[in-house]
Amino acid sequence: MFSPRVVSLVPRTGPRRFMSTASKLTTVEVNDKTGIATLTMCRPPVNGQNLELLLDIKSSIKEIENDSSRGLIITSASPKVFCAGLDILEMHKPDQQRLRAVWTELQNVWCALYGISMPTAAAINGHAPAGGCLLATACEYRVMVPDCRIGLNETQLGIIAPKWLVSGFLNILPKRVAERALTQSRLFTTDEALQEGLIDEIANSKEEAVEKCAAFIGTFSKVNPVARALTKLQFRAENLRQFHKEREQDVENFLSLVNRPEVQKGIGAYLEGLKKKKANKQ
Ligand SMILES: CCCCCCCC/C=C\C/C=C/C(=O)SCCNC(=O)CCNC(=O)[C@H](O)C(C)(C)COP(=O)(O)OP(=O)(O)OC[C@H]1O[C@@H](n2cnc3c(N)ncnc32)[C@H](O)[C@@H]1OP(=O)(O)O
Repeated sequence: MFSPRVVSLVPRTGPRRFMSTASKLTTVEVNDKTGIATLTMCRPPVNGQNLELLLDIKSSIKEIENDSSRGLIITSASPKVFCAGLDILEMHKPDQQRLRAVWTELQNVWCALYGISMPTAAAINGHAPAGGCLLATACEYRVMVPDCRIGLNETQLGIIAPKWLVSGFLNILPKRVAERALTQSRLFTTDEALQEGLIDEIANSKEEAVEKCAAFIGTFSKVNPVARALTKLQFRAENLRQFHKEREQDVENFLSLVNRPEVQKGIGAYLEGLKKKKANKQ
């Protein structure tokens, strides 16, 4: 189902680049000067998180971890969308085995990104609803381009974001703001996100966003890396412990929720809405 990864290292002068996977749904580029790895999601048009993309993101995170990079920046190759969240087609009239694998891999990606010890930052170069927001909030720092939206809009689809999925969001926002945003399926504009603290900075382009993320990671250059890592993990350990305790039950909850006839109806209607939007654009 998933082909073995081909890692090709390009010369160590200038930025080093290695294509992470044979399927090329993500690329990883390590800047030789700074030692910072940039993981780019490349599944057009909107980086919908299907099974293959999730597997690829997970492998790339592991690769970066094993390469002992100085930090990780996650971004997207799409010009307007950082990540549109779970590929809704995976949830509509789903193949049960695949649906189980999709949710398990979303858990794995979150766990790998949230629990990685190196500094992490998201260069949010476009919209980041749901699973896109999950990736961004798993990181320690967020820089976003103007006129985009970010948030957890699951209730709009009739699904409930479980605790682990909300924990990154709750690390950043006051509980009251998070509760209201989730119950209202609120997608924050870039300006609102900055005002509420959901993002840390605004950048005028993807390049500037990546630079600002790199500058954030650079702030740790004089900090003892082991002390930094242990401190970060100390802050995140309780959420991770709770997640591991509940992860199997969480898969069952997800499957039973998505398979409910009324949820399937809601997801079908949502998909229709997305298609209509496209037709109206044309
Ligand atoms: C008690 C515990 C129980 C556990 C239960 C857990 C439940 C699960 C909870 C949470 C998990 C996470 C869930 C999700 O991530 S659900 C996905 C949510 N995502 C969205 O709602 C985003 C929808 N998309 C958009 O809003 C827009 O597309 C956009 C803002 C991202 C980009 O807009 P624009 O640039 O204008 O592009 P288009 O809308 O024209 O889209 C282009 C193209 O892409 C298709 N598409 C968009 N998003 C998705 C998607 N998420 N999945 C699949 N396909 C998507 C869209 O339909 C267009 O397709 P085309 O018509 O064929 O070109």
